[in-house]
Amino acid sequence: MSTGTFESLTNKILIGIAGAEPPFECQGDYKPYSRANNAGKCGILKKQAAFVSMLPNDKYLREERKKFLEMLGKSGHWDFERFMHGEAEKVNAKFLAEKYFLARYNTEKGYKELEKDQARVEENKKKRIRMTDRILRPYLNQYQPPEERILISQNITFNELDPIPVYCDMTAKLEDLVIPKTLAFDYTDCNFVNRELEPELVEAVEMSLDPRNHIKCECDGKNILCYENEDCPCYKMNKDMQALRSVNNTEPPCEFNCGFACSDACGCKGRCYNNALLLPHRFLFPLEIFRSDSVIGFQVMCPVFIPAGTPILEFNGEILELGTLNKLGPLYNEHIAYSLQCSFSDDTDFRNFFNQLNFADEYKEVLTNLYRKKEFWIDPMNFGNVGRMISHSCCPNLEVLRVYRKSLSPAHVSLVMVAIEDIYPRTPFSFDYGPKYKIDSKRSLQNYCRCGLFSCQGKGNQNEEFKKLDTFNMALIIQKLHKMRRDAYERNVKRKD
Ligand SMILES: C[S@@+](CC[C@H](N)C(=O)[O-])C[C@H]1O[C@@H](n2cnc3c(N)ncnc32)[C@H](O)[C@@H]1O
Repeated sequence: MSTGTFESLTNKILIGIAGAEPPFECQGDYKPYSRANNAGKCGILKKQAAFVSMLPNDKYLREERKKFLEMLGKSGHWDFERFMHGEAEKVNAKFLAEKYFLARYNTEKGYKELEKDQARVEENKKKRIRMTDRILRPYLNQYQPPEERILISQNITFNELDPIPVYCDMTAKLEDLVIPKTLAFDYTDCNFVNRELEPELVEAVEMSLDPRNHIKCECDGKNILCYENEDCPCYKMNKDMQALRSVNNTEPPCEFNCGFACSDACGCKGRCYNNALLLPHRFLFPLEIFRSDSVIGFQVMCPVFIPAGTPILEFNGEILELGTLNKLGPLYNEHIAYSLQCSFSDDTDFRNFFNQLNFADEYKEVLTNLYRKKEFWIDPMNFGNVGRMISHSCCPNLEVLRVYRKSLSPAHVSLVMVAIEDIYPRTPFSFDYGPKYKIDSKRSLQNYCRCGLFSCQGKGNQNEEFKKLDTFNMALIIQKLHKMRRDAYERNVKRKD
């Protein structure tokens, strides 16, 4: 592995050579770990793995909640336990039902089917399916780990501000523990671009430093609040970009798709509600990585409640063009299975959008080239963060939001994972890997999916009725599941030991 340094050109966009020191204060044995190759890393993890005894599940969750609320009390007055109720819950269930419905299809066919389905709502209402608590209980989707777990790493991030433990719940004896090589990567909490591999992208980042080519506001974040100020250039840009929405209709529709956030270059320093990265960059949520199924592999969950609409974490890695990924040869499939696309070559709307802005002509030209015939991906395979462990689901609880800061090159994109429903403690995080993944991936998840949720399209879901549900009945099931989870949570929270 090569070593080198990173130059921080703009906040959280690093240009450098893979293998450099991470941009945070790392603790513990980061250096020997990062210098080891894949097999060496697995060896280090295997050596340090040990059984640990946990508190009984309910008690553990109550303790975590208490700690979390105390921590929030110190840093602000957020009301983090706003559950979805009433009309808001109905609207959310309808939105989720449409998403799950579309997850059945690989292509635009889904949209046509959705239109037909919407036309049949009245008819569908007459065909309500029977769903008792007993039928729905297997789909509550809350993982209950054993009280004895193998702790593989106390903190895979090596950053004490963002501690994330890794557990394996599959093995009875330490000698039998296998550390899959997918766990052997270097942790990064920001995206970076390799100057040698992506010179054009680096050129764009350098040009974006010219004041004509970046966007920032002068709001002070106290008397003038960005999200209340119609003239805030960042907020205006955010609204315009949200209006662009989904690209070329192959992705399911989503509330959040594209946006623009305030940053450290602004008067508000990005400490405002027009910054979807505000919470993710505070590493607010106590996350945990666990492995309980050898097929799905590692997954991510949180021991505290997260309300719908919360931006939880950023997906980090190396920004690479598809052509560069193609040059990986036999490793291509592995990398692409972990990577997320952050720019689209067929995005004419986006090209028209930035060409109308007041950027310098040369910069617009560079941007146009970067968004024509090229697509950039964030590849977390060698350098990544906890986002790379999030699994696919046909009923996901996260949505990926594409947020730009400072300027509009593909290197200015952050992929933010936002909760699209209330997420109860120890529910595995998931998002829909999307139609492309289903087609490209070696083991198409269309057949293979093990998310195990009620509308899962995988072979494991034997409930054919649930697989074919219309959106009306799906929405009813979603509401009922939400209520069951909420009731169980409230019972647990109120219980005294
Ligand atoms: C981005 S990785 C997720 C992290 C991975 N689980 C690990 O252990 O490194 C994607 C891979 O996880 C597995 N996976 C994710 N979601 C799955 C699902 N719903 N069913 C089966 N396998 C899944 C598949 O092997 C997939 O190629």
